Amino acid sequence: MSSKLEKQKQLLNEELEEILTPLCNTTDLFELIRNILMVEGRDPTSTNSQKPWPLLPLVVADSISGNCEHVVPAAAAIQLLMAAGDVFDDIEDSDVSDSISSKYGTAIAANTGTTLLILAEKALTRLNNRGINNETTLRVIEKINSFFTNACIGQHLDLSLARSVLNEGQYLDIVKLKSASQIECCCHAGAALSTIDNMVVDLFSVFGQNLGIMAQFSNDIVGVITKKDIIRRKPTLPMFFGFSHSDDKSRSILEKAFNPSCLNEVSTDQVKNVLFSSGGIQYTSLKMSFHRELAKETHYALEHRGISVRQLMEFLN
Ligand SMILES: CC(C)=CCC/C(C)=C/CC/C(C)=C/COP(=O)(O)OP(=O)(O)O
Repeated sequence: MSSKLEKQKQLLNEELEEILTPLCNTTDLFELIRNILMVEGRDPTSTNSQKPWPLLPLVVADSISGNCEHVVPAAAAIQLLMAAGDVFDDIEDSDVSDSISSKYGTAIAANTGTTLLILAEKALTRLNNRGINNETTLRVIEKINSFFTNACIGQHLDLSLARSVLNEGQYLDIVKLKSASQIECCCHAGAALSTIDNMVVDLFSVFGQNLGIMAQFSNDIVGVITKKDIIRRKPTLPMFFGFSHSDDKSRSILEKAFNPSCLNEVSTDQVKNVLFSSGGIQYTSLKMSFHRELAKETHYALEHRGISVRQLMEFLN
């Protein structure tokens, strides 16, 4: 991790520590929430393949204005909202054995998720301490809430349509709403708090959306390789491609794999083989590259406007 990213990480962690202060002498809720904030993709210190998404608002702000301290409360709020989304997702999907709901039950998990939401709202009011005027603060709060409303709509579609026969286009719409909107939110907030140039804000939003789609497709590939999504019967892009590009025998394997009434009729290895041999994995990887190129295009446009995007490139690898 570069020294700049280290400093940004430290700023964000200090902000979160302050936001969590009201909980520290009360109950074990403090430790619970601290641990949630440290999981993959939420922990800005993470060095594994998951990107440190909560640092994105700081990186974006720094690339625009050479400073990032003014966006730290927004980054903290988004990190808390994303963590809340994960806690609720684990309750709703009930498919993760080490989730808060599996370990402590639905009641504790629901209260933990609610606490994260309230702390996120509190974090946003701290923007005023960083010299952000009321008008900008309100505008950014409204945008952040809109992105997360989209995440809720995407989650609803995902939950209600999971067992229907979707096509690739519908799946992409859900991905944009449920997952990409959150990464887009990180980029949008970082930019909207750092410039009044709407074109720059829009370019960063487009960058964030493509980054978010890439992240979901990468997750889809990992879900097949590790067989996690096959075991959970979770329809993802490799599966949609496999369905429409397989012979009858392979398609029948996929149909059985995603049909709960055909439990154990096909093995996870059979399904994984079909998803590879149909080209589903290569296709998903190509789609990732396509969205990486779209993200890069916004970079060129931003550089053209004198904004250095060097640090952001790390998020594309
Ligand atoms: C409170 C709040 C901010 C709510 C937003 C709505 C919500 C619960 C969104 C879910 C977010 C998300 C990307 C979950 C993981 O998806 P997945 O189940 O496809 O991935 P997984 O493999 O990580 O479970």
